[in-house]
Amino acid sequence: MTIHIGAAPDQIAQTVLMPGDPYRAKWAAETFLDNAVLVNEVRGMLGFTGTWRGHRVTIQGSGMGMPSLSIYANELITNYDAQTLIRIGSCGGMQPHVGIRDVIVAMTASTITSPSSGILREMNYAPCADWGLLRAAVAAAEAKGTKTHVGGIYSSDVFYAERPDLDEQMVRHGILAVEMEAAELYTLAARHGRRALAVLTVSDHLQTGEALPAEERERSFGEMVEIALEAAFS
Ligand SMILES: Nc1nc2c(nc(Br)n2[C@@H]2O[C@H](CO)[C@@H](O)[C@H]2O)c(=O)[nH]1
Repeated sequence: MTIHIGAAPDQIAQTVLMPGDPYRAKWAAETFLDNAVLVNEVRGMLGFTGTWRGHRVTIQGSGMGMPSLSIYANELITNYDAQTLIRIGSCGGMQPHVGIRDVIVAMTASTITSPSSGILREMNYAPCADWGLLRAAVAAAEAKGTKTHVGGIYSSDVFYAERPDLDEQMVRHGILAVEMEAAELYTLAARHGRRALAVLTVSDHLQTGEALPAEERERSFGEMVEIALEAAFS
């Protein structure tokens, strides 16, 4: 076990899905995994391990924000040897052609700062997804007929942002959506030679003010979990 994950060394699979919300980890494990076992509940950040089509999978909450994700991703990589880490989550749409319920497969994730800024310092590092995972996720989404966008997202440090000027530049430069975790996941995976991807459902829209009704979030989230699982084992 580690400081933040109570699982025994053999209880975490090499493939880990990371929703921000621990209760989504519970729902996804109960819905998609066979023989799902609770392997972590330290600080309530639930983690489950089971099998999907015979493949071992762990679904571990990351919490909100890159500092929280950084703790779990570092320990999953360093202490449990996770090889494939896929963020499954929701995001805020930022382009007129991106609608709520759409799925976004994040090719890159821009930030102002991240937990890795202290290492990268003046370097404007470009966090990017694993190509094989990205390609497989897009193929899986297209096979399902899910409306999908592939491109850059923005990983923010704040939910209640007050930078309309920045939003304007992000929209101008084609940023598809905003969330708060992917950039650090991609950076850590690159640092440790692992595979990472973020597959996101657009649950709210910064321009239109639309938001996915609570009862619809679960179904949309399900498609995303299936896409992530198919990509992980393609
Ligand atoms: N910063 C930000 N985060 C968002 C937004 N919509 C969603 Br869903 N999120 C994600 O949802 C959580 C905040 O509610 C964070 O973990 C983000 O990844 C948004 O409009 N802005």
